[in-house]
Order: sequence, then C-alpha cells, then structure tokens
Amino acid sequence: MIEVSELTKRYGRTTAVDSLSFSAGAGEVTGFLGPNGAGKSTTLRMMLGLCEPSGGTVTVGGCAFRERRRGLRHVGALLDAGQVHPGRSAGAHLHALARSNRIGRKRVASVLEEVGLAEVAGRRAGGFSLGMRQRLGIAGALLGDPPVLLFDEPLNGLDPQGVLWVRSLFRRLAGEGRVVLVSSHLMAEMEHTADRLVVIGRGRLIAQESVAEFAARAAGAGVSVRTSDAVDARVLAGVLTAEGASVREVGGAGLRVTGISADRIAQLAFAHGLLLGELTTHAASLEQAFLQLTADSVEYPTGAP
Ligand SMILES: Nc1ncnc2c1ncn2[C@@H]1O[C@H](COP(=O)(O)OP(=O)(O)OP(=O)(O)O)[C@@H](O)[C@H]1O
Repeated sequence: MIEVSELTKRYGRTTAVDSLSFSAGAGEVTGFLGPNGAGKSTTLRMMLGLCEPSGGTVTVGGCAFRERRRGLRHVGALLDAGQVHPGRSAGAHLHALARSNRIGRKRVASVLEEVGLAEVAGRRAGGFSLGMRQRLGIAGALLGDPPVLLFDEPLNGLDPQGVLWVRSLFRRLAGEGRVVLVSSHLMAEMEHTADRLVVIGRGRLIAQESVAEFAARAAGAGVSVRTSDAVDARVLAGVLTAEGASVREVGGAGLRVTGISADRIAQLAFAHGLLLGELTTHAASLEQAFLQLTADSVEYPTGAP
C-alpha cells in the first residue's frame, strides 16, 4: 500500500505538489492522472526518495523507500525511458541493475523475455525506438519482482499492440496482489487500464475514486425517455423523482433522467401503465469529465478547438 499524506514540494515560488494526500492499494491498478505540469512526476520522484519533500510524508508498504536496502526488490519504477546509457546493450543495462541489487542473472533473461526484448538484448539501447526503451524501462521495474510498481507515462511511444500488452501486464501484476500506480495525462489511456483513479491538478487532489464512480459524474451521462404525450411524461417524471432520480423535461413528451438505470425506468413505467416510445442510455464520456474537472488546472490553456 502506498500512502501519501499532505505531501508538498516547492521549487522557489512554484508549488509543484500542494498538500497532496491519497493512497494506492494492493491488487488494483491505480491511474494517477493530471494535465501536463500537474505534479505527477514530482510526486513519483518523492515516493522513490529521489527528491526531498518540502512537507508531508510518503510511505510504501509502511515505511519510507529510502529506509529500505536493495530497493528494486521492494519498489520497481519506470520514471524516464531515456535514462539508459545509449552505448550500453539492453542486457548489460539490466545486468548492471541486477548486480547492484543482488539479483541473479537468470532473472535478467526472464524479464527480457517477458517484455519481448530477448532477441535484441545485445543491441545498444541508444538505437532503440521510444517503444523499445519503454519496454526496457518496464523490464528494469520488474527485475526485483517487487510488490510495488510505479510507472510514469508508460504508454508513451507504444504502438497499439504494445498498449494492449502493457494493459494485460498491469492487470496481471495487480492480480498477483501488487500495488500498481500508473501516471498519465490522458484519460483515454487510463479508462481501460486503471481500476481506480487519483486525479490531480496544480499539485492538488481533485478526485480519488473508482473508474465507475468517475464515469457516473461525467457530463452527458443519463437516460433519454419519451412517453406518449406530455401528460404521461409529467406522471412518469413524478414517479421517477419519487425514486430519487433527477428529471428534466425536454420537449412535450421527452424527459432526460439521471441517477436511475434504464431498466428501473422501464419497470416503473410498466408498473404505472405508461407506454414508452424511447428509452436510450447515454454513455458517459470520461475524457469529457476529466477535461471539465481539470479545466482550471491546465498550466498553459489553449483556445477552444
Ligand atoms: N526541478 C524543478 N525545478 C523547478 N520547477 C520544477 C522542477 N520540477 C518540476 N517543476 C515544476 O513543477 C510542476 C510540476 O511538474 P511535474 O513534472 O511534476 O508535472 P507532471 O504532472 O509530471 O507533468 P507532465 O505530464 O508534463 O510530465 C511544473 O510546474 C514544473 O514546471
């Protein structure tokens, strides 16, 4: 379990992370989302003890990362795929990491296989594409078989096949009971990758909830209902409101309903002898909800498209 409590980082007058508190649990993929400059990388760096917080604490599995020995066995991280020495081969890079963390050579071969780089293990990392470097970074994170994994923008540069592979890898790692925290500035990347979302903007927590809960607040979500005439629409509106739904009249016989499922609306209409001409569920756009939620937090906003 990762626990972030009142974490703050200031660079001169810039507050990159501002009293941020959230947690990421074992057995699920937590998406760490925010627009560019929101403070995601700074938070991950503080988690790993790579930069000193100005305030607050972050613990991984109950204690600070820096207090552990042989870190890779406890926390694996992909922070920047460009961190590899360009003259070193993928294999040599991983062997060096393994040696300094007292991890056996066999494990290097196994992670190279896992990320699909076994055949190019002898090639210089400097000649790798961004997608291959991401795979190498992921291999480094997996090397110590750690219970906690942090990934900063791991889908960057991956082709669609690579994205699918990473998603199934994260799911498997979480299924094995590990903590998997994945940062991204794109909701579309997290929608099908994460179970829970931690959304930040300007260093502050905006939302912390399941993907399903996040979807429920998305604009555009709801059910369109059309009855035979305006009188029936009014009767149905009364019935639905009494059930706790929010109802808005749209035209004579139309209603826009939120807070209740289409199934339940159909049951209630049937129970009250009301004929429905339309019953349409509108899927929530998570991307839209994310943009609305973080609109005030964008560092360099551009004009509307
Ligand atoms: N070393 C530094 N010195 C000064 N300011 C910094 C430093 N590192 C980060 N910042 C500032 O802190 C803020 C948060 O940056 P950070 O890189 O953590 O955001 P991010 O959410 O990871 O963004 P991105 O999605 O663009 O990677 C930004 O305003 C950035 O300019």
